[in-house]
Amino acid sequence: MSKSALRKKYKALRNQLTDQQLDDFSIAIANQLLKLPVWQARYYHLFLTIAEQKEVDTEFILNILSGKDKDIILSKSNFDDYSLTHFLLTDNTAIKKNAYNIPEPIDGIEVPSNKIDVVFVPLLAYNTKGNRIGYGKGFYDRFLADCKPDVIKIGLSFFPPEETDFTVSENDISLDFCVTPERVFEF
Ligand SMILES: Nc1nc2c(c(=O)[nH]1)N(C=O)[C@@H](CNc1ccc(C(=O)N[C@@H](CCC(=O)O)C(=O)O)cc1)CN2
Ligand SMILES: Nc1ncnc2c1ncn2[C@@H]1O[C@H](COP(=O)(O)OP(=O)(O)OP(=O)(O)O)[C@@H](O)[C@H]1O
Repeated sequence: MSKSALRKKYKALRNQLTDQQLDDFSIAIANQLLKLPVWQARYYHLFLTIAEQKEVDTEFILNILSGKDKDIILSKSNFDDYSLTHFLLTDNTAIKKNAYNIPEPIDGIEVPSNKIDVVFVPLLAYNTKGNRIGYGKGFYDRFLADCKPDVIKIGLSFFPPEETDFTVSENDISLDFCVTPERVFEF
């Protein structure tokens, strides 16, 4: 199936979820995450949820990370060059929704990509090899290419992997894990 057909398919699947399901499944994903062998690190990069797109609600993960006293990194998107600038989340971090409804830090203490140990990756679809499809601007492909080679990439999805083939571009950086409400996939 083409990437654009898969984007449509998974947007439609997400759109069918009720608020209750979004909540329950997001909590289940956060609980599954606790089973992963990734809790010794210091710097964890998280995306904040675009509620309007019915993305996984990462608030539960945020609570786990702060409960474990981890350093949490958030990004601000630059739509001129599809790059991300990373900031440490502190008590003083002001969060504002951008034009795409993404809650983002306005500014703060900048953190370089090569410091980050674990990245939670947003996605629309992924396959059984850990290749992913996002909204199609390549933000995460560029960001992950800039991270250290052993950075741990964890996709979050309400759905199991897509079984039909899709073309994987040469820039695609595959996931190490994908976590769904039901289980953890390791690639
Ligand atoms: N929560 C979250 N933050 C993230 C991402 C993400 O997927 N989720 N991104 C991952 O790369 C980057 C932002 N990527 C984006 C790329 C395109 C559009 C966009 O074109 N939005 C259109 C239409 C959306 C649609 O396809 O339905 C719009 O809002 O009008 C938005 C965000 C960085 N931050
Ligand atoms: N490392 C990179 N350097 C330069 N351009 C890149 C890089 N990675 C991806 N791109 C470009 O970004 C565009 C979108 O890539 P792709 O279709 O793989 O996005 P996606 O994985 O669906 O989206 P996203 O990463 O935003 O969630 C493509 O035109 C691709 O050439």
